[in-house]
Amino acid sequence: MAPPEESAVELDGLVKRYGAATAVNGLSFRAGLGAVTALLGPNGAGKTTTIEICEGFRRADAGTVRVLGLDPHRDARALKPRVGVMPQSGGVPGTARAAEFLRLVAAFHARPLDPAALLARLGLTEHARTPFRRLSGGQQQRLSLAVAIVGRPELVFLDEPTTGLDPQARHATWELIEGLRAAGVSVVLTTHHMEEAERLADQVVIVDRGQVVAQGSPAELTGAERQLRFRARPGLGLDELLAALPAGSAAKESPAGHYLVEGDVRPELLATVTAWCASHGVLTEDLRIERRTLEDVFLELTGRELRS
Ligand SMILES: Nc1ncnc2c1ncn2[C@@H]1O[C@H](COP(=O)(O)OP(=O)(O)OP(=O)(O)O)[C@@H](O)[C@H]1O
Repeated sequence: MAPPEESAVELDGLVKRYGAATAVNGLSFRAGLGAVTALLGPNGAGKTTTIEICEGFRRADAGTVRVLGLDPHRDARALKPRVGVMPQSGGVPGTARAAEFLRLVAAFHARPLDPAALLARLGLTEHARTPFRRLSGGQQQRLSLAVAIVGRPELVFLDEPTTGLDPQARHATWELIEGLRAAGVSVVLTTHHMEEAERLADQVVIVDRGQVVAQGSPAELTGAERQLRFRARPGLGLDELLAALPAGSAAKESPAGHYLVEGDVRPELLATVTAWCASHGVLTEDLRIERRTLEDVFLELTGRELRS
């Protein structure tokens, strides 16, 4: 009897080299069943390579991969009807017409979604007869997403599903992914948008230079702490401000004119900062208290910005 499946995907010590370059360097994580797992990292972090290994498109040089408890290479035939794939490059033949191709893919599955309804949901009805290569980049992406999910897979891999989409299409895609999750589908996606990971993911795996630098739910990663941000004229004497703040607080200016105060953000701390500013004739702009973001977490862990 097959062992029970506990994870949608389980990677352990994954390594992939392209010549002398190591794209994936000992990467391990587990994507839960029925959950949305986001691989978040900057360009070149190794996200696509990792997902392509899970999809069975590439072979790892070392490490183990289990997808729905199976081996993506050895068990490729068994996995095919159970797994949907949205590659970064589209994966649809250039001459294929949108609706025709989607119906064709649907016909290979036992219980497909209604292709016309799916096209409508993704705003592609008026392009139903357009060949793939004539669709805009965003339309191609949406069609690829439709192709990935039309067969009602148990697990879908989405490689940068919203990159290049306008805000409306991005929201439609997010809603669709939320719908998949609500239907119990496991989703593994890659993204370099932290808002996307924060909004969609149950579990975020932050990847940098082929390694996992942190993982957890967005709330676990960003913590409960709040921080205070404001803008003011550059070059404020932060040492002096720090001296007025409770022990354990931190204050920095980055970039010039943008200030961040971290610590136990209570009303007293806010009052101290504003009083200090007032006594120095500093008018703060855009003063706000917010939670740390995944962007902050990434910066803290790697010393670099995610957006770069
Ligand atoms: N086929 C290939 N041959 C050689 N090097 C490759 C190949 N594919 C990827 N790489 C390199 O491996 C590293 C990881 O690339 P990968 O595409 O997996 O990263 P990524 O995190 O998905 O980035 P992006 O967000 O830009 O797609 C990069 O340095 C990339 O240049």
